[in-house]
Amino acid sequence: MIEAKDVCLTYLDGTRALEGIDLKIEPGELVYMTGPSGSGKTSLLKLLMGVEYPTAGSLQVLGQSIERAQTAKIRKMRMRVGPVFQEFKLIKGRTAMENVMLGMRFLGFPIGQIRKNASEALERVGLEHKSFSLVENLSWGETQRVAIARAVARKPELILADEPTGNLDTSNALNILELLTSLTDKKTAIVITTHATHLIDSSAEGKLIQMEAGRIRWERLGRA
Ligand SMILES: Nc1ncnc2c1ncn2[C@@H]1O[C@H](COP(=O)(O)OP(=O)(O)OP(=O)(O)O)[C@@H](O)[C@H]1O
Repeated sequence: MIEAKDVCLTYLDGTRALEGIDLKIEPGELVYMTGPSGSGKTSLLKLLMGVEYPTAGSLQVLGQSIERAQTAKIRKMRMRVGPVFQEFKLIKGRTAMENVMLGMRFLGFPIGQIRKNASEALERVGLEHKSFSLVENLSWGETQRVAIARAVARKPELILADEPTGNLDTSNALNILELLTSLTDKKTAIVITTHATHLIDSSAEGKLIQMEAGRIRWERLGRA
């Protein structure tokens, strides 16, 4: 599902964000990525989303090689990925339903499927009663659930979530992690970045990846 071999990412200004990343993620795997601020977690997610390209090494995501020459194919691959962004990136002045639908519309899903999947997703995160509320009128936790509904509505094979538990207290953060893992089928892989390592111990099976200065420092399975 994901295979990175000796992947590096150097930004245009010369910042070496990632170096020597070797990583394999199988269908259905739950992977938590943690590490200090600036250690490269978001940069790695951006590569997996195909919005940045490795500057060295090779990266395959859902059978697609992530490289600049493959931009058109990478756009298609993104239809199979559900991203949950830091700050959620919801569009103000639009309802929860419109926000969930827009993500799929942008990717070119058929219109009939968009409305059906969007209402299902809002129901699954417990927000059907807020479907027609403007997103700026929702609470923080509700906003977070809209962002998750937007990611799962397309029934992705891979979910990439950047700090979905940021700013939440422990019990709400755990709810979000459980929601994310419960909404997907067994074949969907989930990669979640978080600073909250204490949550991982109390929530997860899955794999934990520790990043440091652009490298994977260690990985371990389960609660070991
Ligand atoms: N577009 C960019 N151009 C140049 N440098 C960047 C860019 N995006 C990130 N960086 C740099 O790359 C390094 C890794 O950043 P990244 O955002 O991946 O870290 P992070 O582990 O996700 O941090 P945080 O936990 O604070 O979100 C940092 O030094 C950062 O300043």
